[in-house]
Amino acid sequence: MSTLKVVSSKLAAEIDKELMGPQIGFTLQQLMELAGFSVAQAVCRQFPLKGKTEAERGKHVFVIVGPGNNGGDGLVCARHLKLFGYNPIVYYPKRSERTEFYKQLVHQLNFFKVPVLSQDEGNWLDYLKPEKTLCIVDAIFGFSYKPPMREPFKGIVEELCKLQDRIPIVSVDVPTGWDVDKGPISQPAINPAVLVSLTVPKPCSTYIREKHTAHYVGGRFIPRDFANKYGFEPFGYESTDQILKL
Ligand SMILES: NC(=O)C1=CN([C@@H]2O[C@H](COP(=O)(O)OP(=O)(O)OC[C@H]3O[C@@H](n4cnc5c(N)ncnc54)[C@H](O)[C@@H]3O)[C@@H](O)[C@H]2O)[C@@H](O)CC1
Ligand SMILES: [K+]
Repeated sequence: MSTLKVVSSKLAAEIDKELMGPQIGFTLQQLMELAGFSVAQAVCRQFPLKGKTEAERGKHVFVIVGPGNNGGDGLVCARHLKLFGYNPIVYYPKRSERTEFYKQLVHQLNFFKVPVLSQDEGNWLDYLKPEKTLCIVDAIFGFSYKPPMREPFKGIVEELCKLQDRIPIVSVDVPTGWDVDKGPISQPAINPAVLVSLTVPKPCSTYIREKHTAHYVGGRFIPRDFANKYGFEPFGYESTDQILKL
């Protein structure tokens, strides 16, 4: 286990609650925008387009979006990736009716001409071919996931596990299906090529294989005293970067 400072799923939820509580007053939309923006930046850092052939540049970034806020990060990430010159496609099998906000994020993707596939789009796996796909962004579940996984996500994750040796997976905050605190306790498990921890890494991040998984932290939105209150130091982001490679 590494010495990386981590916070439990319970504390992560408390941090979120306080940031969006009456004293501090961030809105979910604000934090999600910064979270999704940092994931897009991590994709750019890890898979730069500069110097790549036209065929490479045209590959899809396949963003799989879950029903909660982790999925919201994925919707935002896809929009920024398009602005950064990538070719994102979103797969959104179970759309959240919880807030109007998620619908607005989908409208924004339509505005940017980013395709958004639904569950009845039986051909989602057709987009996942090493020759056509740069990477997969796993924005299915984050720190509120409680096993066992229900359909349709169980089947989706099983397919991702079969593909992950050929197409790199970028997991947002928590590799989907991992226990937030105990790591990959059920099989098959996603083994991400990139993990982007948001605000502060969760305990499961200590179970990544360091040689295999590039680990970034993103979600640069808290001051030092707030971080210290929750027992960690702020991360040493450089300049205007929204991510830091750990
Ligand atoms: N402060 C932060 O770090 C921020 C975190 N955000 C993101 O928010 C995430 C947490 O969001 P949420 O609390 O909405 O939770 P998640 O997005 O982790 O998951 C909740 C959703 O998953 C479903 N679900 C849970 N267990 C399931 C199972 N076994 N099978 C099927 N469905 C299941 C729930 O019904 C719910 O719809 C973080 O991981 C992060 O990605 C950002 O959006 C905002 C800022
Ligand atoms: K995830």
